[in-house]
Amino acid sequence: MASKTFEELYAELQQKAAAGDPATSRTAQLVAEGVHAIGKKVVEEAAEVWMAAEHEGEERTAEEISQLLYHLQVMMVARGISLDDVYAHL
Ligand SMILES: N=c1c2ncn([C@@H]3O[C@H](COP(=O)(O)OP(=O)(O)OP(=O)(O)O)[C@@H](O)[C@H]3O)c2ncn1[C@@H]1O[C@H](COP(=O)(O)O)[C@@H](O)[C@H]1O
Repeated sequence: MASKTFEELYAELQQKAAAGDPATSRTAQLVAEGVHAIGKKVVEEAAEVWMAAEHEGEERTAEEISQLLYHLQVMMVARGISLDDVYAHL
């Protein structure tokens, strides 16, 4: 069902951040732009999750949540924060 797990996405994003081409990789582009630009996307996607949850269906809400999780992972990679660093707080 899932096309990839949270862990698999993180591994892919680490690769893209280290060796991806900003011309073809959204992740490489965002990491090159830096934490400020990534932070704006995190906030934008969080707002879209909120709006979808209040006004749209489950599928749209799930899609927005996936985009928020993607941008949170990009922030983690940009700041050198591992999955274990985050899991330690769960
Ligand atoms: N899961 C995602 C993913 N989710 C969201 N996004 C990006 O986030 C955007 C959604 O944000 P918006 O709705 O704001 O779209 P937008 O208006 O075009 O965004 P802006 O350019 O205006 O900031 C999408 O257009 C994608 O660029 C993602 N980009 C990549 N991935 C996955 O990350 C992996 C690496 O991707 P690349 O780095 O692009 O190779 C692949 O497995 C991809 O499937």
